[in-house]
Amino acid sequence: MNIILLGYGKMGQIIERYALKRGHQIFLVVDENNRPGLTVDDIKGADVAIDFSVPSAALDNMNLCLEAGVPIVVGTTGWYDQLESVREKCLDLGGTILYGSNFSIGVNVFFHINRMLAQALQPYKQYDVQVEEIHHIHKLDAPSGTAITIAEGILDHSDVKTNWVNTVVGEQDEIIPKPQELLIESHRIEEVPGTHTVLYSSEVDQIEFKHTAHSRDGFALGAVVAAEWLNGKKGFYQVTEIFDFNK
Ligand SMILES: NC(=O)C1=CN([C@@H]2O[C@H](COP(=O)(O)OP(=O)(O)OC[C@H]3O[C@@H](n4cnc5c(N)ncnc54)[C@H](OP(=O)(O)O)[C@@H]3O)[C@@H](O)[C@H]2O)C=CC1
Ligand SMILES: O=C(O)C1=N[C@H](C(=O)O)C[C@H](O)C1
Repeated sequence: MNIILLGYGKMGQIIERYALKRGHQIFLVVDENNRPGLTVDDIKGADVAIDFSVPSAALDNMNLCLEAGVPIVVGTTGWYDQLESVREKCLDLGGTILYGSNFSIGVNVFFHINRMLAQALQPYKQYDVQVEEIHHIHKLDAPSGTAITIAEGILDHSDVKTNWVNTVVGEQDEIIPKPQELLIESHRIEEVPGTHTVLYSSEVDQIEFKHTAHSRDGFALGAVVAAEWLNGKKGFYQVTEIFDFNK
């Protein structure tokens, strides 16, 4: 496939490596410098775009791809408050978007088991639940998109928690969540690629469920595999739809 890389930072560069390794070509690389003035004509003819840019750019990038009729895989996080309007626009225009807060196989298995765990513990109100995420200090958004997906999986199976709240440790006053609020605690530490933990605590014990990324390679390979999966499809998809264990 001919691939456009929207964003050529930490992720874009690793995605390029995996794309070439899997026999694809890079059609165009776009970063902050050459994004202004980029037109539909510049991107027409590519088979797919892969966006790992910045939250403030993701919406414009998706709109440009929809206009050009280029399918787009969106790994960028921090724009999910606009999800419904993006979905509507994509379906109205007959375009193709696949998005995901995390493209690694490990985290997608984690998402699946997180939902099972929440369902299993739903009757046992003695357990309070909390989500923790640790990322590098360059990350622009908090909480992480992955932590939001985890929180949504828990909220879907809780009679107690109604919404999530976020605190970035060290950056603001500590939040004491209300009983109905699911706390997502964010930590920003040096060069950590991404660690997510779900904690269920009762007076007598604690259950910890944790995923640690050792590098960004799993995210990058997953993004290329998602682009391959999207080839020839129309519609609005989530990365979770790629995995058989979710069917
Ligand atoms: N879904 C997943 O599995 C994962 C998602 N992510 C998400 O991906 C995103 C990128 O992460 P990461 O690579 O670490 O970030 P980086 O900051 O390393 O890279 C961001 C890139 O985006 C470029 N950029 C800035 N503005 C624009 C624009 N308007 N159009 C296109 N590109 C632009 C930057 O250009 P310049 O360098 O010129 O400023 C840079 O090349 C984040 O939102 C992160 O949360 C990260 C890992 C996994
Ligand atoms: O910004 C990052 O680095 C990451 N972002 C994604 C997120 O917000 O969940 C995925 C991964 O954890 C790395």
